[in-house]
Amino acid sequence: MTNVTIIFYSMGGTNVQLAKWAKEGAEQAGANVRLVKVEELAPESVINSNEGWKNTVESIKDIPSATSDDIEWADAIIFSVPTRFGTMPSQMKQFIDMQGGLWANGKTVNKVVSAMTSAQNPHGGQEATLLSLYTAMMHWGAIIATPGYSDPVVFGAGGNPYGTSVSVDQDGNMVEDVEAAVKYQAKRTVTVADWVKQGQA
Ligand SMILES: Cc1cc2nc3c(=O)[nH]c(=O)nc-3n(C[C@H](O)[C@H](O)[C@H](O)COP(=O)(O)O)c2cc1C
Repeated sequence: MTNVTIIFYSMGGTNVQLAKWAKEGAEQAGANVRLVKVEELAPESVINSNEGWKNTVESIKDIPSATSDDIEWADAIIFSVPTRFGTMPSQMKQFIDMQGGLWANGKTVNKVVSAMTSAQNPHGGQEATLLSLYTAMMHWGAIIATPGYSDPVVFGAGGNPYGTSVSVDQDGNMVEDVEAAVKYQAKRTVTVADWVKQGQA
């Protein structure tokens, strides 16, 4: 079976939901899935100053924190992060930066990777955020599997070929209906990872 790690960061819950949909999609495609979060770096006082952020932390307390083993174990990795000024959040960057040991031992090479994101605005930096993740992945020697326009479901979710993205309203609710696109992206990632595994075998 193909091993998939779904790794997310979220303060408001949007990327928790995207990650959970991706888990469903990957499992439907027959993968073994680990759903993990990256560690919070913001001070507790900041998190506690916002009810929504506090609720998110509480709601994901039982989801394990990502470790290097989750990367080494995976044939495919799906990332989900909010846009932070047009780039990935420092929490995810910190996790990626902690994988230097794996990278130095060639353990990040040939991982099939794909990414999703959310932002407040429909043009708030989604593509740039995904590119920031994919730039790091090129250094890992990973194989980037984007949805492109490989299925009509992508158009229905706003048409982002870099990876599924969604905007959120003032209350933090998703504006576009992206569930089917997320599940499609996860299935496609598993399919590409299957091909790579079979090719290597
Ligand atoms: C520090 C910070 C920077 C942000 N930068 C942007 C931005 O550049 N563009 C944008 O549209 N939204 C921006 N947002 C809004 C978040 O991207 C949005 O709330 C997020 O996608 C929600 O994801 P989450 O619920 O998983 O935390 C920013 C939010 C924060 C806290």
